[in-house]
Amino acid sequence: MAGKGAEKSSDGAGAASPARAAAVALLGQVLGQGRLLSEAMQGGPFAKLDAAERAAAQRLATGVLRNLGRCDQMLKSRLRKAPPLFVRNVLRLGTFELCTGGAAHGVVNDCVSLISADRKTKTMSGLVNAILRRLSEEGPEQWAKLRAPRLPRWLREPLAAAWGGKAVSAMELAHAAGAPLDITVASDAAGWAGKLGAELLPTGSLRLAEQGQVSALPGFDEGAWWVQDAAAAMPAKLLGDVTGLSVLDMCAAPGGKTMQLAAAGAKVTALDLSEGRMARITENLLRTGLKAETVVGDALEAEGSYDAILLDAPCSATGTIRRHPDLPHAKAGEGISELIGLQAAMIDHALGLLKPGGRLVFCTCSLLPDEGECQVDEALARNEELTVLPLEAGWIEPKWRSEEGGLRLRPDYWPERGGMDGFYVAVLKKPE
Ligand SMILES: C[S@@+](CC[C@H](N)C(=O)[O-])C[C@H]1O[C@@H](n2cnc3c(N)ncnc32)[C@H](O)[C@@H]1O
Repeated sequence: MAGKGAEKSSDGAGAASPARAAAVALLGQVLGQGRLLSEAMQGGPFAKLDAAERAAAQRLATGVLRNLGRCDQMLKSRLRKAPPLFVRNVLRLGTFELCTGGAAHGVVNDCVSLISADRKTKTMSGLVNAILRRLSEEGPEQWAKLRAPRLPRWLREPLAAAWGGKAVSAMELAHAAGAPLDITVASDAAGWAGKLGAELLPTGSLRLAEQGQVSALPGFDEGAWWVQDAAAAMPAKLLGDVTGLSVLDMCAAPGGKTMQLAAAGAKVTALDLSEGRMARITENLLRTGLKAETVVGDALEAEGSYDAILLDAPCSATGTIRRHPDLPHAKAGEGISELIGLQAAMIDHALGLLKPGGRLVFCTCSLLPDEGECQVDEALARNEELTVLPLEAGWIEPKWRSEEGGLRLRPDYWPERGGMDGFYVAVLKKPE
């Protein structure tokens, strides 16, 4: 389903469903202008849709991006030369839908309408119609035999150098499978697992079998839980007992870790540079009834003295591709070296704000060692008396442990359970 059905336009040709038209516009922005889906969804035809159409457009655009390699492979042998980006995106959308159970009539008509509505592409409507009609018959069987889409070279190469080609292929399988819905509960994880029919993971997160409308699930309105990937929930747990401690959550928005720390009894200061994202923390705290002081500001200018600090530093976010398949296609690694410099500066500033003997959790949702293991190695080299605290949580699996004492979490771990986000975590101890 792609939102409302097709309507007739004034010239008598069918008008494509608003959701499909918006999905193609989103693809154009990600693949043509290098914008992230989250940015593209702020404006354009997408912003004018109603909630159901927006959900449909987002599902379609995300589906195409998650399967971009498969769509292009299906189309390669059917096109003599590459058509303009708009036509390619309409074909990709049609291919994705036809090969994953979309109703042929509606999909083909809508795609042809999109091409016919544009003066510059009108002449290609016959070609698009012919390709998609053929695909509606032979596509699904061929699609099922295709390998998981490969990551673009800018990311595949450094990941293969770090973790090996076999591991990267396994990550690509995990990216193609998408992510389950994980939640963190403020308390009584076992009770909520029963009420929600969820799996209680060894780390204490809950994993839901069905992905529906999150806000309609029991416990959402009363703020008993919040959405948080199981890997993203590990750093705050690794800070250990924080009851009564002053804890600075240094890059806090939208607040998943702030809420964990507050629920664990810490006196939390949640700091973030972005006023817009900070509003989400305030909203989340209101819903869950948890308490934290919120401060909008630059982490590098933060002042004060804390028992513990959680630094979830801005990073390439390459560990979240399962949920954000636009990321490797919108960007080609731009800005990562600046982020690496910022992460190191943030670690050093955080150490200055820690009381003697205090603990710093450093984490990033990145798969790149430069934003994880190397940061810790370099911080240890810059600060002679700094140590990495041994991690003792019973749920840590041996293969997650990295040489310098941190945890390397990857999307291909827990394949039988549905994977996890890529993350890096280490707990550093400032000398007494
Ligand atoms: C990985 S996200 C944090 C996710 C958050 N810890 C959570 O669990 O919900 C990184 C955050 O760093 C913030 N940020 C980026 N540069 C910053 C800076 N110089 N000072 C403070 N926050 C910054 C961004 O606005 C973003 O919200």
